[in-house]
Amino acid sequence: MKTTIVGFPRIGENRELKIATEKYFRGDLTQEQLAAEGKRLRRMHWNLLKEAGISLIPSNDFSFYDTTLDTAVLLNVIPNRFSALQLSALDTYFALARGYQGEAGDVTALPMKKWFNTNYHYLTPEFEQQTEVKLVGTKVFDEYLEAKAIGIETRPVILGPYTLIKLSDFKGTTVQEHLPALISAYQEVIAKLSELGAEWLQLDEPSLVKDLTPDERQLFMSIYRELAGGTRETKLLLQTYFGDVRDIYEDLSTLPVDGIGLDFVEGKQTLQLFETFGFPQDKKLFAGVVNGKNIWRNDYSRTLNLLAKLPHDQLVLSTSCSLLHVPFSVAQESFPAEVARHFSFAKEKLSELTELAAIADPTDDIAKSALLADNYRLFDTARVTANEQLTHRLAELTAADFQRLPAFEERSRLQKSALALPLLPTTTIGSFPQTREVKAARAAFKKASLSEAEYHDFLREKIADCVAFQEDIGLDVLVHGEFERNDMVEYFGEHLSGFLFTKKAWVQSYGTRCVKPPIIWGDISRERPITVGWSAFAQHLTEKPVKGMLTGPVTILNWSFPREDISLKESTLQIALAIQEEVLDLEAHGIKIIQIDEAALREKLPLRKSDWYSEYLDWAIPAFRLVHSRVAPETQIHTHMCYSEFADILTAIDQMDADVISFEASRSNLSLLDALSAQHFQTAVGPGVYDIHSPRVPSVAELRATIQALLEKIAADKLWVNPDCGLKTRDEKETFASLKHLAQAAQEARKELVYDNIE
Ligand SMILES: Nc1nc2c(c(=O)[nH]1)N[C@@H](CNc1ccc(C(=O)N[C@@H](CCC(=O)N[C@@H](CCC(=O)N[C@@H](CCC(=O)O)C(=O)O)C(=O)O)C(=O)O)cc1)CN2
Ligand code: MET
Ligand SMILES: [Zn+2]
Repeated sequence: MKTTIVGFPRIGENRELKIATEKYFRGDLTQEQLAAEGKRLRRMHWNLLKEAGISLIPSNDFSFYDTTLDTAVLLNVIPNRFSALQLSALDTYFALARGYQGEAGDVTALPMKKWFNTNYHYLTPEFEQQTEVKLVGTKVFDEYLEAKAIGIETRPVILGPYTLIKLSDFKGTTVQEHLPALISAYQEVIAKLSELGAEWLQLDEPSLVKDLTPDERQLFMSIYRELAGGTRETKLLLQTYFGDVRDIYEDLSTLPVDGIGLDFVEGKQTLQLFETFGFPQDKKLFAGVVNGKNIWRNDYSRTLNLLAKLPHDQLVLSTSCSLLHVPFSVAQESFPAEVARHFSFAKEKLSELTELAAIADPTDDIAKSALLADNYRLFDTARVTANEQLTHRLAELTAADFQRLPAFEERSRLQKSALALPLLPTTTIGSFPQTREVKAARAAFKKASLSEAEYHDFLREKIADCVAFQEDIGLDVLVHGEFERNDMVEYFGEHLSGFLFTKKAWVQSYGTRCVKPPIIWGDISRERPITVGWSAFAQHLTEKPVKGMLTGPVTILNWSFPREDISLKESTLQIALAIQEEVLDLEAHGIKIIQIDEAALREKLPLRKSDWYSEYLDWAIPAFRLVHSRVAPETQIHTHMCYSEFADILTAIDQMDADVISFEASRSNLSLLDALSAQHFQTAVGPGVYDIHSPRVPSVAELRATIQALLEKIAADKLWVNPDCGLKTRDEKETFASLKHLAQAAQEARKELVYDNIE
């Protein structure tokens, strides 16, 4: 039986690609050096797959930033304002990804959005009227040939046309206008690959797992009938993932493609669809049976049961999605053997595939029994014992534990007089730049070359500087800067019991940015205060309110590797109780404003609307409410969300019952704001006035204009002024400049509002 994977992580075993790319950004590496590093990594990864015995190896899953952007650039979907910069191809690419500010001009980056239900982010391609879609790039061909040159036949991967369309913005133009050229461009890719001798091309179409309207189905089918029809040497694999394709399954079997990739892990109905409608005999079934998202070992007996139902001769064993979403290898960690044996990262998943293929092969009995026995042992007894006391506490919760009193309006009045903030209060989202100095100090502390006392002194100094700077430029609600945190989720994981954390288990989140998600191993509890000392220290330095800064339970869950032996709901409520203790502790220590970040609230929102409430929001929103239900009316609760794709769940967001919410609005258009006013959204809002994911510094005039635009949509007494996310990824220089501009712009806007009122 053949084996393959949907894609492999590209960042490198030790984040080599991140390191090289960031060096290039700083001017410490040439284009040639960066290209060479990319080539070295690709080669290493292909060889790794080959040595692991994977029979069909993908290529072009490598990227210097994002594969959606790669496909857009391949097909010349590059807005004019970027081509007009006249930069090199590579720098145009990075300008699209990160914005550009320099001698050649000043352009903001393409909007960045969450990649389906993951913590990966893609760049939103933009079609304009004058976009001339055509095959202009060579990356997909170059990488195919590069692998071939070292004796490895690969299956190039690109994003398919339907998902490309679905994820793109069409500015002043329509899909229809570009469709014929788009289809020809894809055909040209296929023709070129046929010419080069490629056996397969993988077209990723994850958008097929969402709810499809009849029009969308028709669009998809018409594209693929045209694209895949006709003669070609290269076979087409239509690859889906992140769910099942229930709205289009039957139609897919009629398509002239050669293989279909289905997700049997997250696709709740995949098996049922297969059993009800069968599978076309003329196609290969790329069965996603090894979880590409979680890090637990595959349960072979379950997988084998599944495989027994599938057509043996047509099967290619695969992962449920790209391995981009899991870390490189368990071998880099130092867990005790009895813990490590439960985990499977990208590299180990390759062995799972080849082992499963061996076991499923009816001719190989010896291999079968040994491998199976080993695997069974992982699942035959409970991995951890439950915390009885916690189970009891959760069982005792009543409706009152999920309801903050008094209601919003009354709290809002009390808070106004208690906090006495000006109109358009200014604040930041929490973190300040994690400079090399900060990271180096923490690395030294972890290596024990810096003592705890020295590290803490260093952090207190950073906090003091940070508070002084904010006072200096006149911000209204201050933060301590989060210097003590490696990451907003990993940090809490490290300080709560029940979590395991890793040393090198990096996963790409966007571009060069990576995270090390903690692993939820057992029941969660808080043994001692986590953030209280840092927040209280910052507060004693200033008369202005300092926001306490916590990560909410849903986000902690979503950005960790969750357990599979209890429900997500159960784990989240455990975390919620722990964070509630921290909230009350902050309040007891004089913190008047507490921000509970739910940056990832939307992450595990089911991709199909019909499941939104029943499977997710019905427990996720209460989990957040549980965290803050017991604070005093005067304590102001803030929350924050990234990537403001929440116009469609506004009611649920309002039901979180926070007092203020900040969110990203600058990279995406302002349509969310229309929805806010239309919905009588009660929570006060701080739509980000500039994009922190880009190094560019917004001018005062630009910020004034943005605030003005916000005031058209939002009542002045409900509007906060802040950046769109934390500042940890930025350098100090650009951050200080941007924040100065922000404070000044808000002060000017405020004055104008007061004058307007007097007139
Ligand atoms: N979990 C999570 N998901 C998220 C976000 C987030 O903040 N957290 N934000 C949104 C956007 N995604 C993001 C993801 C990562 C980062 C980010 O800043 N990542 C950092 C790493 C942060 C970190 O874990 N830092 C550690 C380790 C730092 C490090 O690399 N240390 C060096 C040593 C450094 C030295 O000696 O100088 C090493 O370990 O080799 C620390 O500070 O302790 C990076 O990739 O550079 C930002 C946003 C959505 N998803
Ligand atoms: C990814 S959301 C970030 C929120 C966090 N408080 C920060 O400022 O970094
Ligand atoms: Zn954010």
